[in-house]
Amino acid sequence: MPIKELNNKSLTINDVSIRYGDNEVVTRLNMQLKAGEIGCLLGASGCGKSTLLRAISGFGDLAEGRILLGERLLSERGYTMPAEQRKVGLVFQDVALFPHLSVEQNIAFGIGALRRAEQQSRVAELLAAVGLSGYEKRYPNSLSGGQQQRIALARALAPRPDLLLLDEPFSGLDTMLRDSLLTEVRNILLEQQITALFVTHDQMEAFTLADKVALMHNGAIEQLATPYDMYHKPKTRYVADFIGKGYFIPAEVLASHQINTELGVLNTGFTLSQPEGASMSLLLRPDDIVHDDQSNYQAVITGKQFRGSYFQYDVELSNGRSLVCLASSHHNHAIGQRIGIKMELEHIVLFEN
Ligand SMILES: Nc1ncnc2c1ncn2[C@@H]1O[C@H](COP(=O)(O)OP(=O)(O)OP(=O)(O)O)[C@@H](O)[C@H]1O
Repeated sequence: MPIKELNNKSLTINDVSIRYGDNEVVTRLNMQLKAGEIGCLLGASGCGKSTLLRAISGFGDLAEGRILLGERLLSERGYTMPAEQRKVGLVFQDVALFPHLSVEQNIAFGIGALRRAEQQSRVAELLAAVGLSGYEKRYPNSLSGGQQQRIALARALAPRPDLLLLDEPFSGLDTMLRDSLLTEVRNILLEQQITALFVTHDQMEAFTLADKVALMHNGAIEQLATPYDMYHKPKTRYVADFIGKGYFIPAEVLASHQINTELGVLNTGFTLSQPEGASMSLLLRPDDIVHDDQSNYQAVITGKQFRGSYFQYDVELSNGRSLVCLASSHHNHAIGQRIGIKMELEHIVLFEN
């Protein structure tokens, strides 16, 4: 059977709470992944990501709620389907390929019930999918870290799981390798059309891999969104602070669609529910402030970083506020120089004070 016929199922996490003794570390958490979707649990250390992933894989009981894979009930209070019956594949941070088994034997490990010829053809298909055809007879210690991870992925995919879970799978790899592997793994998962859920505390990893990111905070999901929306449309201050670089400046409501800031008046493009005169905070990302010689707003350069195609300038307004501003690398200014700056916002994100 071709690999394309792998099963994939939706994952439903419904009002799930998980406790260690009296300590509740996941609280009434809801999340859904559609069949074939790649999700990511992102969050600070200790927020409950691994605990939730373990519960989905069958290593941990629920205090409340339910976990379903398609229509199949995996867990609810008082019932935890054994891990080996779940049809859930696992890839962990510490690869843990069997060192005494060849690549072929490692990948075939979970499909021992199939006939030999079927096993061989599955191994060959999966090796092709992860770009390592011809590596059948190699042993793990003769492979690079990235190659080992790809074999671990092939091994997890071999039994055609309904869901693949990956716990910080790339954190042991160096940055260059990780970046190229991330895109590769995403493409493999999309090609296999498998539903997958990652755990990471690395935002770039989450953004590169996932269709949907769940930012966890204190055992609950603070926001579940596409990477783009998570960055540009954070729903809470916590999300705005956690994701990407950003800072807040004061904003005063002038009218239902208008705010006043230290860098001029902005039309919001949406209706504000706050009354005229209300004080709010406006989220600015580094790319929201740009260099413009014609601008009435002047700032002094206090620091600069060359980034190849652009400069990132640290600037200070006359009221002492520090901002970050981007300029094309043709605009090479010295520290201490005054430059014109202006806001160029695609998305206006405001929070009440
Ligand atoms: N076996 C356990 N017994 C008791 N408490 C635990 C156990 N495992 C985790 N915890 C606690 O549960 C909370 C959530 O831990 P968890 O490992 O799920 O967080 P995480 O978000 O995966 O963190 P990290 O990114 O550091 O791995 C933490 O406060 C942790 O101390």
